[in-house]
Amino acid sequence: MVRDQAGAGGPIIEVAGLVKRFGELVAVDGLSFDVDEGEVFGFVGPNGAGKTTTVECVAGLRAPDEGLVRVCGLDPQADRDRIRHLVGMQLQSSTLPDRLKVREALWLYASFYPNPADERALLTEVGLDGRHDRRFGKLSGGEKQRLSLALALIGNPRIAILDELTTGLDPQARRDTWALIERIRDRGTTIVLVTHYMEEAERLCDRVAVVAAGRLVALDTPEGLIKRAEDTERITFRPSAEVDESLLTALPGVTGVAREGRRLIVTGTGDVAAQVIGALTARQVQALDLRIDRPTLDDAFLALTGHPSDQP
Ligand SMILES: Nc1ncnc2c1ncn2[C@@H]1O[C@H](COP(=O)(O)OP(=O)(O)OP(=O)(O)O)[C@@H](O)[C@H]1O
Repeated sequence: MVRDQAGAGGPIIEVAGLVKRFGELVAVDGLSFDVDEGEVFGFVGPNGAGKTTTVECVAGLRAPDEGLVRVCGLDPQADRDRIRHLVGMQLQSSTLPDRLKVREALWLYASFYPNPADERALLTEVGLDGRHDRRFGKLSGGEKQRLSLALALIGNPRIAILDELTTGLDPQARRDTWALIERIRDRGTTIVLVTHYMEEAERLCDRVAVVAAGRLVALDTPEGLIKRAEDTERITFRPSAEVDESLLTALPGVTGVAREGRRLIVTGTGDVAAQVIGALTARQVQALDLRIDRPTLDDAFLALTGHPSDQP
């Protein structure tokens, strides 16, 4: 079995100046971060921020155009076979043949690895007991996701990369999956988690990288990110008449404006509530159902990226 070549206690993943282009598009624009062994490291960011491309470069599935990527001290491109044994990747969308049975998929994947996990125990762990003989095409969305997690873990990887694992799951299934991720972490597996859900990042991640337009805009603990938003206020209201968002974004202190149905959510620092109400009043617009909230990780995200995060 391959042991890491990085020093004990050193980062298990090192990324420096990573650039990945698709033609003219710069999907990843100079990202640098380290992931320590045993931590749960989150990636959050708006759609198209470059999160998936980044983790694909870490897993060796894409070749970087520039920069350095090291996983357990190895270059994922040059050492693709060894990296495959060290990194388990759960992909956003599964591409298994519909007729393949759950246990056949596990056997197939297990055959790629020198020390695969026990298939039955793994199926029990991911909550697919009793589904051994079910064909992939007959699984529910949640079951497909659990199978993709089992396939990511079948090789007993030291690093599990989970890309939007809980997207589309109902709240109970999401909570069950969180408990499962915590058990995997407790066994010492390093976890890289791409998520759109701030609640998930807050609950699971030791550190979170906030990415926007291919760049790192913040890297901190969830608490640290919330602290950055501490002097941030979130003002939610329903305008009594149509309001041009640019009127609000132009105000001093406003860091983000988002629409949620007929409501507007303005995030900002300082006396931003007074600024917003003043600007509305000057245009004879009332702020109906006005609410001013303390910061959450969602607000930190909005303040850092200018985009609202997805709500489960
Ligand atoms: N194979 C590809 N060919 C061309 N463009 C691509 C390809 N893969 C990704 N992109 C583009 O690169 C950018 C980054 O995509 P990526 O999937 O890494 O973002 P993401 O942060 O994971 O987004 P999401 O949250 O929507 O999954 C996007 O603009 C996307 O359209």
